[in-house]
Amino acid sequence: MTVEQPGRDPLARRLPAAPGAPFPPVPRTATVVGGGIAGLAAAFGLAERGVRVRLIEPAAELGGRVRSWKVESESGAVTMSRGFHAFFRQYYNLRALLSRAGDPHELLVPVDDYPVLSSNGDRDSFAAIPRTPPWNFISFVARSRTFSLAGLSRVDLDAALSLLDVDFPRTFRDHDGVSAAEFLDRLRFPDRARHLALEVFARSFFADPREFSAGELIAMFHSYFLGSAEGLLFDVPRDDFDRTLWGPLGAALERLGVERITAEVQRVECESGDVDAAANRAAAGTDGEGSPFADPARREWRVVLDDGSRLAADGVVLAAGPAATPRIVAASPDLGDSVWRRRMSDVRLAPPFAVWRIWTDAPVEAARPAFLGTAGFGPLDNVTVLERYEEGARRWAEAHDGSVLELHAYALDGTNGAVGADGVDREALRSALREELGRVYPETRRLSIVHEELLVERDCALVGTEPWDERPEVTTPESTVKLAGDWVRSALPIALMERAATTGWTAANELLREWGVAGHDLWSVPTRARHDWPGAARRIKRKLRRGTRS
Ligand SMILES: Cc1cc2nc3c(=O)[nH]c(=O)nc-3n(C[C@H](O)[C@H](O)[C@H](O)COP(=O)(O)OP(=O)(O)OC[C@H]3O[C@@H](n4cnc5c(N)ncnc54)[C@H](O)[C@@H]3O)c2cc1C
Repeated sequence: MTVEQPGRDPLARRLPAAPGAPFPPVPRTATVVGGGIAGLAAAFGLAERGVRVRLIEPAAELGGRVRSWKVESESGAVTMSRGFHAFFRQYYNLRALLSRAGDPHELLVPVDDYPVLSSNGDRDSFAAIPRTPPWNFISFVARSRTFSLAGLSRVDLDAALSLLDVDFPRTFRDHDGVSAAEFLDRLRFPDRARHLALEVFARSFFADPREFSAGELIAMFHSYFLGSAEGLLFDVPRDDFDRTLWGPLGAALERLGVERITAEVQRVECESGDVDAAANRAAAGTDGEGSPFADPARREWRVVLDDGSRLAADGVVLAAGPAATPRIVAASPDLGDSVWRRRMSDVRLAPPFAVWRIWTDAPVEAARPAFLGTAGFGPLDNVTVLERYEEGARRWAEAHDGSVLELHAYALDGTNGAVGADGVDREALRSALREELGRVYPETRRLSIVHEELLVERDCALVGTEPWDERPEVTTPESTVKLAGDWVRSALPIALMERAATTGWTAANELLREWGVAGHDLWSVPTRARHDWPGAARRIKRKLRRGTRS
């Protein structure tokens, strides 16, 4: 990674790589388990430093929860994906990964606005808001109908201060045991503002605010609003995820000599010496005696695949997501100690979510934005009009004079009528989403669906209120086994795709450090408040007290 500033924020923080040799002094091999963002970052981080890498992923496409794939429709092949994703400009380490596929400015296109609509008619917009704090927040509050002066005067200053006066990771620890909902109650934000601006944030983490960590909510508020000058707008891939991002990244990995194996990892075993060299050479496609996979004297890990084959490696990165990684650890008694194994078994999943993509026989109105966040519309959390930015969808929409729409519903937990005792009722969910879409975009009531793809999954982590220090982190009790993923703790105010990328690079860096090899620089939004908020709050409080006395 470069040492040049990665975005426009001069206060973005560089986290310099540990120094070391440019390449391993003795050949090293690593197995990366999982081909999502975290696994890809780890694979690049290791392979670019001369480590022999195997990447194991069961799906045909890379990208994990940001994967896309072809499906057959009545009108030919179309693309389905795991759902719309916003690539924010402060996702520095994710963008460093994407740069391995090409210039991120060419791979991604900006989305000009990201309106949020509430069922009571409130509508907020992030276009035309300055990007530099605190003007971004002041301008948002001044423009937003959800923040009235009367409402603002009721805000609890002490709680508001903890939203502003941050210092990560201390701020995460300070909010151990507090949920986002409790924090919002303390804050006494005007109801409408609370609903629109902050609950929408919590739901984007697939969680009910009552279950979701206050520290994470504060980190996001800092990272998008008050802590970063990159702004609140985001970019999206120019075409489907596979064609734009993961296909080219897969090709770049291949050029680096990374071996991709389509398989599911069952468990990891630890053994010294006695390597099944023949199996490893066969899997690696190398027969030569010089293969780094064939050194029988080295203490090694063996990664066991679903077909029973066992692949040896000096280091392992477990990046199989929050559902599969704890399962792999549970099946691998050689790994870790009892405290760590208990923490791994405590990893929780958020409730199921749905992505419903529909192809319609007529277009939505031309003024409909690419992406609309919604609040108070039953299970519906957002609506995307894909032909606004995705090449393939644009071609389909033009050819069929229709639209390609995507509807998301998060935290399907029984409160929205779409979940029965035995899980998500897909028919009820479809009809609720269709109904709500009609309320949001009335013209869709007249449209017919010519093709649809509904995906209901439960594979996102729930970052709950448990102590921050007890969440699994990149390092494990095993010096050469690392974790990576969006569910893995980071001291930085980051989440989701950026946490996946950052922990992936970090896992690579940690293995490289073990082997005396230089790591990769990382970047973060500032980890502390940009302004003297405590001083400002003290001054405001003094004024308010004087005002009450007079
Ligand atoms: C609907 C939706 C919308 C989202 N929107 C956004 C957004 O707008 N912005 C944002 O930043 N984030 C968003 N996210 C979150 C984002 O998708 C994740 O943070 C990110 O993709 C996590 O990457 P990961 O590599 O940690 O995990 P994953 O992507 O889950 O990768 C894990 C990989 O491991 C593989 N695997 C599983 N089991 C095994 C096994 N036994 N052996 C080998 N491999 C295995 C899986 O197939 C998968 O490819 C969204 C998520 C969803 C579901």
